[in-house]
Amino acid sequence: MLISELKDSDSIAKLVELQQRELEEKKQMYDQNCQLLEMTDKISMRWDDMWKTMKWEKLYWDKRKSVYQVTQMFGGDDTFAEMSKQIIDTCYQYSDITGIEWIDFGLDELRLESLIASWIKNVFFRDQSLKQALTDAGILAPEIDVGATANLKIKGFVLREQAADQNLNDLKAFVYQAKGLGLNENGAVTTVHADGSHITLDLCLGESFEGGSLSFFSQDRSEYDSTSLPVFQLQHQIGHMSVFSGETLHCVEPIRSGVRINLVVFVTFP
Ligand SMILES: O=C(O)CCC(=O)C(=O)O
Ligand SMILES: [Fe+2]
Repeated sequence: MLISELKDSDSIAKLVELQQRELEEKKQMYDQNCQLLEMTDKISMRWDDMWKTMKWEKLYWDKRKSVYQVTQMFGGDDTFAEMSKQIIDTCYQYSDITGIEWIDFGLDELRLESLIASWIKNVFFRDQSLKQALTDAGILAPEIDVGATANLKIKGFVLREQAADQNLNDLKAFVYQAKGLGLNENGAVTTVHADGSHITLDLCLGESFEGGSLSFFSQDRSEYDSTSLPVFQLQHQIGHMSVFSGETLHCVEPIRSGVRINLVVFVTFP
């Protein structure tokens, strides 16, 4: 049936229902096809390697507004390439099957939530001293019980940003939207915001791009105004992860060329 043939709101409602049902069926097809179990097994065997090689670099520290960068997370071997490829392939596969343009897919709809959660628990919050260091560094608020990792909650998405000339006006796929998060007309997160998580991990997976650096601000939300300047800008590199407290104001500068794919995870303790 063509939209032009629809005469009343009943027919429109029916069409919408049909489209939704079709999308649900496609999502079920994705669930049946997805190779995530295999991937989970493969990657889980590398937790030890990853844990040993992570390097932390302090970029900015101001009470609760701290920013770290983690480099060499994956030991310089093929683990990162393999992990990022699996995540990127998963997103393209989800997009192919459902017909939804990939701008940002939620980890929940991709069925990636438990893999990423176990990665965070097994690599990131594995050691009590690291958790304490995160508290001392101001990334985690002192009242947070860092021992409670069994119940930590994660939300997140895999974000695919392109340069403005590639027509990404339509945000069809935005599933998870952090409070106060701003998206410009190109689908880029450019408005200054704080994530409201306890800690945010932002891992650059690919592909190749210019621009798209992360700008961080030292102000509290109430102190920030349009004249506030960033305390520093981080040019994200593939394979590096920025880690910051959910209190830290930040924004993403527009992508000038290419495609930037990032895994953004908001971690919240109970
Ligand atoms: O694009 C990014 O790297 C970060 C996006 C962001 O700040 C957010 O999703 O909260
Ligand atoms: Fe953010």
